[in-house]
Amino acid sequence: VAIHGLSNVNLSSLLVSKEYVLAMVFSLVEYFFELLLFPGLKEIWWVSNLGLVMVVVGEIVRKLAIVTAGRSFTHLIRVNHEDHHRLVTSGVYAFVRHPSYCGFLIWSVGTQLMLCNPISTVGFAVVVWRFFASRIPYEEYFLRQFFGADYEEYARTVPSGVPFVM
Ligand SMILES: C[S@@+](CC[C@H](N)C(=O)[O-])C[C@H]1O[C@@H](n2cnc3c(N)ncnc32)[C@H](O)[C@@H]1O
Repeated sequence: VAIHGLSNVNLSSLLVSKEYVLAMVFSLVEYFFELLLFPGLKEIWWVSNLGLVMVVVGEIVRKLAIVTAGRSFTHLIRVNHEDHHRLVTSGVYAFVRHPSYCGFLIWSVGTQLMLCNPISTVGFAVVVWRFFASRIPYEEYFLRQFFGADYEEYARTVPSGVPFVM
């Protein structure tokens, strides 16, 4: 996003919150705790490899979304329409309406599978899903205001990309 230059990228774009740091710390504590008490759990290679595949796939999907949307992609949800903001429906956006969220969900659960962290795998899936399940209706409220019938039609024919979120 910083490369295409004209977007507003600042520290808040990183979206690093207290909750985010807490999740990372919890994940590390779980990893070392289980490594000490149940070392065999950390050697289930196929779970770890599945996690690695998810990390790579999730990262690719998210980056494709960012590159495809170009200047229409902002880290903070736009609440005012700007002239250069175009509705993007091509590339990965032709398959799902929220490819960067879909990619992030896959990536985040993948990181915990890679570490063979059972508690954090479920925890990350639930927390990240809940975050996007509440963010998507808010984001789409503004997209409907900006693009009207075009967005209605797009939303009617293309799934959100986040499970159980219409
Ligand atoms: C963090 S980006 C996420 C984009 C999208 N939700 C995704 O997961 O790929 C949020 C910004 O993208 C814009 N946006 C989301 N979907 C869009 C689309 N199909 N076309 C243009 N802008 C979009 C929103 O207005 C918002 O400011």
